[in-house]
Amino acid sequence: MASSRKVLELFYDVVSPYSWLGFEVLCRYRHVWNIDLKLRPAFLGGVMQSSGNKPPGLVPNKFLYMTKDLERLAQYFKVPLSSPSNPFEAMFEKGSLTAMRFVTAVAEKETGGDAQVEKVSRELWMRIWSKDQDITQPASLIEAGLKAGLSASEIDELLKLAQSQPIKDKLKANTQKAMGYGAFGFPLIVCHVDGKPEAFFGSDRFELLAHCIGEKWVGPQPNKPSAKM
Ligand SMILES: N[C@@H](CCC(=O)N[C@@H](CS)C(=O)NCC(=O)O)C(=O)O
Repeated sequence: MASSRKVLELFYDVVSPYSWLGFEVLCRYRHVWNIDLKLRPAFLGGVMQSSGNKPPGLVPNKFLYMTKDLERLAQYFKVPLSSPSNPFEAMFEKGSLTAMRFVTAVAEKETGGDAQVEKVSRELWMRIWSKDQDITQPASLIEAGLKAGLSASEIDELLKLAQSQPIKDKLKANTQKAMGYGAFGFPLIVCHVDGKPEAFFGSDRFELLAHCIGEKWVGPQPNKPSAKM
């Protein structure tokens, strides 16, 4: 019954590989758990700045650990994650502001669900965190949009919309919303339980999250529970 569904908000940025893992898991579980998943594209750079946090990859040993961690997680989660050849350039020099404005524009245009936001986000992650491809240039966004099934004219309109003030403001508002839930990094998953928000940081809290919403965690591939480790 729609009314008994628990609302889960996923705040994410495609610059964040851990967000990709959380995103794929929740997209799989949205058909398994009694949840209403809301995708909330936001800007990790803004969260870092507002919270006074620093990207963990800036500590050399953490960076080495995360590179190894992500390799193992890619296997476990069955997500084709592979670090870009120059992660510093991809994450900190080029960043994701343009890409996240584009995703925000897709979200604003889409009515009756978020299938397009899901597909476009995935295609952008495929570019930056799987194929070592750019996500900052218009041509890159066009390619991602086409792969996600949008038409050339829709993409053209979205690219223009992405540069508009209302879309810039909307991305800021989503980022501020995450800050309101205490964000210091992504992914941030906010579960609304009995009218109260419960915020979880990371893609490694699903067992606890499931417990909090009264659902069962059966591993990262709920339709193939035998594949869990
Ligand atoms: N342990 C978390 C790590 C998530 C994580 O490191 N997220 C990065 C972005 S990719 C972040 O925002 N980190 C902030 C922090 O660690 O303080 C997981 O497994 O998902």
